[in-house]
Amino acid sequence: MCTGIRFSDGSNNLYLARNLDWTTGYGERVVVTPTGYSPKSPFGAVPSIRHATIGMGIVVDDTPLYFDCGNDAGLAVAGLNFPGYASYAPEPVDGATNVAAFEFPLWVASQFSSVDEVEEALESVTIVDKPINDQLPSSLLHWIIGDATRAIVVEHTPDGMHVFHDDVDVLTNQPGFTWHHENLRNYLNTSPDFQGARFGTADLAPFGSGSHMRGIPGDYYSPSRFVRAAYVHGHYPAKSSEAENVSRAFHTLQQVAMVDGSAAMDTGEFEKTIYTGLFSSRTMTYYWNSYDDPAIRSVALDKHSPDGTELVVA
Ligand SMILES: C[C@H](CCC(=O)NCCS(=O)(=O)O)[C@H]1CC[C@H]2[C@@H]3[C@H](O)C[C@@H]4C[C@H](O)CC[C@]4(C)[C@H]3C[C@H](O)[C@]12C
Repeated sequence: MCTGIRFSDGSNNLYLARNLDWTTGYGERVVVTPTGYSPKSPFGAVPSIRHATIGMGIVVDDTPLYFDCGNDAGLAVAGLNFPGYASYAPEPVDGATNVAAFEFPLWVASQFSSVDEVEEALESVTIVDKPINDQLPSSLLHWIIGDATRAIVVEHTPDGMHVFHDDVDVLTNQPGFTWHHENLRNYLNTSPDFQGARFGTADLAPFGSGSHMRGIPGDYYSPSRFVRAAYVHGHYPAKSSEAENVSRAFHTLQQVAMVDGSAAMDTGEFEKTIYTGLFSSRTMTYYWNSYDDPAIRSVALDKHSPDGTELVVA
């Protein structure tokens, strides 16, 4: 499973981070798509690269397939599994902006500079089930898209395109965003408070901090991760420096990270957090760590020829 979060440092900078939870990786690396690169976009939705883009993904046929990425204007996107709900058009639709599912993150990051711009463009978008090749069928995903101001969630289901304002700045997996948002109403009793309670004539104090967090689910199930991420993320105090906000992202996502051996998929294989990735628009840097190497590494966009002509696998 996966979890995504968005936040800002209060100085108009975006932080968008995600856990990628799966049984194995895909050989993903940090990939830079520079403005001089010539995309091969099946229906022409990505005619050129307006905004240099950096993120985690793989390169197939000289095409960047991003799992999550951000751009030089401070806009970022992450794709999370959404099987059972996501559905794409089998063919391109006349008159629509046809975006192949595999290029959706690149379309967002390379073409737009704000959530407002993407939201407006999405009104005429159809996401098409057009895989990059026969070996890599389209993934059934939904996406969180964020800038320094706000986040939206994009879900393309059998009845078409849906865009939701994500006022909790969190996304996990199935079911849909509106279900998760409504489900938060089951946890209105939770808070960071430390007060005791009276039972009969007994005034009882908590054992320590955290007593009012009881009820926040601790498991890895998608609805539970949504609630836990929304709680931790929603109560995190605002931080101003880059170091504090990088720490914030990794600590928050650690709360919903999956540890090997605890949760199997239908194949019997265990899911774990393959990597945690973070895009910071403040420094135009992609930070990440992996299950086997928890030290945080980083790649800065401006160190990798953002105006070059070739994809860079950093
Ligand atoms: C498996 C990843 C999602 C992880 C996740 O959300 N797991 C949830 C588990 S569960 O269902 O809820 O149990 C997704 C996110 C981005 C996906 C990748 C990106 O879409 C880029 C390409 C797209 C190609 O069509 C398929 C390979 C691929 C390289 C995708 C493989 C895989 O589907 C990825 C890596």
